[in-house]
Amino acid sequence: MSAQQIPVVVLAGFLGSGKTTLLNQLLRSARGTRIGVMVNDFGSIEVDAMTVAGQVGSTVSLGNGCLCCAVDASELDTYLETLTRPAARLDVIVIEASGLAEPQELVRMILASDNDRILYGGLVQVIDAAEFDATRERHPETDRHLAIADLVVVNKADRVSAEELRRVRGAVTGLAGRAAVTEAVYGRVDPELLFDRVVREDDGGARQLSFEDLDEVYAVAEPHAHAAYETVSFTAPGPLHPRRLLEFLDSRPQGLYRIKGFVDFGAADPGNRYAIHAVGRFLRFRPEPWPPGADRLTQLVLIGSGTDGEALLKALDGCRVTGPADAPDEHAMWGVLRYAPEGTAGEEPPPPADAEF
Ligand SMILES: Nc1nc2c(ncn2[C@@H]2O[C@H](COP(=O)(O)OP(=O)(O)OP(=O)(O)O)[C@@H](O)[C@H]2O)c(=O)[nH]1
Repeated sequence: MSAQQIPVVVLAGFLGSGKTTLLNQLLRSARGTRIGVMVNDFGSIEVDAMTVAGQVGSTVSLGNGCLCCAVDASELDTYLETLTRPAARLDVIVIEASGLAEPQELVRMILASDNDRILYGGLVQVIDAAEFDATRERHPETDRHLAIADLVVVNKADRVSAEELRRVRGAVTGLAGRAAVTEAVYGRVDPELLFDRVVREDDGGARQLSFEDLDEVYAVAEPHAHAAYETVSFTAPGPLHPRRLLEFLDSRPQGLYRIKGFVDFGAADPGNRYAIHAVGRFLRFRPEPWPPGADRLTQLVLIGSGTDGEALLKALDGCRVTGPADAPDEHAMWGVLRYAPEGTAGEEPPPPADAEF
């Protein structure tokens, strides 16, 4: 094999398990290693791309929808072609699969690629330790995904007790077969685990997934996971009222599994936009300075099952600040700051009532 071949690592995991967090962590900690990133997002706003932007030299977004459906092999090759140009001088390429993508389909595409500058670098499966049982129950295909992984990251170790972590890790290890299993908090894993292919001591060397592995797994494939999910995107040119947004979030329907994006709270905090992440009952805001020249927009992606998209958009529309008389006062941010562990400058917010950190 040519020394120039660039490993292509697939980063998969269910919605909200922590793929983007791990990727950002990787980009921050991989000093000297040039990482090319492909992100795709299950929604029309590329929130993940926005999150990653600025931290990596070559970010190529695959655009709308789930990668394994939206991109066929020839398109994937086009993107890989761009990233593997010698001028890019990349050492590794990481593809973050959509939380609802079938990872084996993506792996199959990489293995089938006729780009001779790449080498399949392994499948990393991220698991949310606190949601493991619930995810398996809702999505039995999780077991298949673990079975073809090269490395499983049991993430969010901080959200479960030591005993529960041992139990989940044991269950994952049983399902993951020969894959390496590691634990992580906020995706902090040794980048070496991803950049070098995982070599297991017990099988005499590195394992590369073959088409036979994939066919075996695919023969029992259930209907595509994202068939049951709907996505709606909300964009507002003006600020949202923090109290009304909190009311919306507090009463969000159970089927609304994931919310992510950025919120503009206008005069309530003119210097910052607020990244929002909700997974199931979990909610978190992270204030960050507006990038210079950025449009003051609120952009959200909502992913749910059995939810009424129109009603959600209408409810969010009702959160918009209607005019100067409706402008939020400084205390209006307290509710939001309860879910922002690091808080912002200013008054200390009340302690979290039910935040799960
Ligand atoms: N408590 C805790 N929260 C975490 C950890 N890792 C990630 N999170 C949070 O979990 C939420 C989802 O993380 P993401 O990295 O966006 O997850 P993702 O898998 O990329 O999500 P999708 O893009 O929807 O597939 C965010 O609020 C993260 O801050 C962790 O180890 N512990």
